[in-house]
Order: sequence, then C-alpha cells, then structure tokens
Amino acid sequence: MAVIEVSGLRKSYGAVEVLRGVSFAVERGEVFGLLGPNGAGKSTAVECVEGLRRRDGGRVRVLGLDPERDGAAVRRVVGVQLQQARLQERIRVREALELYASFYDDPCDPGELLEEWGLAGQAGVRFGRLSGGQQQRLFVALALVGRPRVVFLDELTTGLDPQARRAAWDAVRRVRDAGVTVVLVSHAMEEVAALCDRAAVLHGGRIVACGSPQELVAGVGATVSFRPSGPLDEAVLAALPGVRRVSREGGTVTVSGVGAVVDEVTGHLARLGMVVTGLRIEQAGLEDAYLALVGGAR
Ligand SMILES: Nc1ncnc2c1ncn2[C@@H]1O[C@H](COP(=O)(O)OP(=O)(O)OP(=O)(O)O)[C@@H](O)[C@H]1O
Repeated sequence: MAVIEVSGLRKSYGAVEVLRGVSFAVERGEVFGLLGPNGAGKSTAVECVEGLRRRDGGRVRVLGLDPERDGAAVRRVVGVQLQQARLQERIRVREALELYASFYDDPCDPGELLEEWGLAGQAGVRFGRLSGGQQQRLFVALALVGRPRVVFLDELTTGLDPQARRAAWDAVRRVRDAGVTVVLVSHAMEEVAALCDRAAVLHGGRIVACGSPQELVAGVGATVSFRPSGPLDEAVLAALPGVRRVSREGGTVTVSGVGAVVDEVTGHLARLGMVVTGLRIEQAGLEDAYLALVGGAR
C-alpha cells in the first residue's frame, strides 16, 4: 500500500516554477530517497507532502490524507527533521525531548531515544552548547518522539563523523524495521546506496528516474575487459542483451553496456569454455548514475 502518493505536484515561487508535475509513490515500510542538485526543489516537494507548504497544483496524499485539508491529522502521524532548525539556546537535551513528547498521546521514552541516537551523555547539556552533529541527532530524535508512521529526514548525516553516520544508518534501519516509512533527502550517494530501498531523482522540476539503487545503476552500465585464450566472434558478443559496444585493442577485448551486461558476457564466455586472462569489471556506481541523470560529468 502506498503511504505517500504524489501526482502532478506543482509549485512556483513568483515566476519561477520549481516543481512542474512531480509524481512518485512511497510504499509502507520502505526507506525512500529523494535526490537532486541543490535548488532542484527537494525540500519544497517534501514540505508540500508534510503540509508545511501549500502546493499550486497536483494531488498529495499521506496515509490517504490531504496534508492541506487534513493538516492536523497528518501532523499526528508524521515526523519531520528539518535541514535547518533551531531550538531555544538554553533548553537542555532531555527537556527538549520531554517537551516534544508531551505533545503526543503515546510518545517514545525520551531516555531510549537518547541512547538510540548517542545522546545519553548530553542529556543535561543546553542546546546552544551542542556540536553541529549532536544538534543534528537531537533533531532526528525529536522527529521520532511522537512514534510517527512516516518520518522525513532532510540531510540526515550531513556534518556527522563516520562513526556517528554509521550509527545513524543503523538507527534508521531499526526505525524502518519497526514498520515506519522513511523519506530521506540526501546528497550522499553512499548513504542512499546503503539505506534506501528505492530513490527518485528530481531534476528540472520533474522526477527523471525512480527505482532501487541497483535499478538506477543498471541504466548507466558497466565495462568488462579481458584477453581471450582463443578466437572470439565479436559480432556474437555485440548481439548479447545490453551490450552497446565491443572493441579490441591488442589482445584485449572490451565490452561495455547496460543492465546485466556483466552476467551476459561472463556467461557467454563460460558457455564457450573460453579461458580468459586479465579480466576487469568496472561497474558504474550510484554516483555515476546520478551524474548521468542530472547531466554532470562522469
Ligand atoms: N520561500 C521561498 N521563496 C522563494 N524561493 C524559494 C523559497 N524556497 C525555496 N526557493 C527556491 O526554490 C528552489 C528550490 O529550493 P529547495 O530548497 O526546495 O531545493 P532543494 O532541492 O531542497 O535544494 P538543496 O539541495 O540546496 O537543499 C531554489 O531555487 C530556491 O532558491
């Protein structure tokens, strides 16, 4: 069941149309990534879904509710970690969590959240004295305190050290395993590859690709090169599914293509009983896929 349904979402700021018909759906219990260049409109789209911003057109539903019409009901089931947020400088970490917990009928235990997000040692520290990474983790904990069914995390691990980043990923997986749907706005491809079940790329006001990290990468391709031990018909290689190009330089054959091209080529060689040396496989990564989609250099 789709927990979030967005179709034909439009939003302009003055004369600038930022969202020009954005459509995607997020299924229950998945971690869904939203990617795109700076200024692509990711925060704008997410804020329209959260009910924090009014859309100009299109349809948005969160658990069947319209965030504009049913704002209060949506806020009860949604948790939001904003990219740039502030709290009162003097409020202590535990007080902030307890305050937010008091807004809900059945909140999480603040102590457990402090442990989960590595803040137990800062429980008595004032917000203004926290490091950037500690503030970041506190905002995630605050987004989760009301036991949301959908949580939006905007640049979850920006500014976190590698250890805290891994801990945050594990914590997000536990949130997902508890049945919560997670929307993750991110520029960190490693994070998207590690955490997201599916991701959408927003560019030019529209979703230009949507799929699992593997599916996004499959569209970009891979290169297999090797030295065959005997004669090899290049035309047969060129006709394999997904193969785009076959070239030979000296004794080395290079095959590039998309989809399952690596499996196709190695399977073909195995069927021929062909022994090869110097086998090299270069698989495109999610960052290559992303850059190909948004027009960056590879
Ligand atoms: N309140 C606003 N008034 C006018 N323009 C705005 C407003 N909010 C955002 N914009 C503009 O809309 C565009 C999309 O901004 P948005 O913050 O949604 O992008 P983003 O994809 O989240 O970017 P980033 O990756 O840098 O966080 C930008 O050009 C931004 O300057």
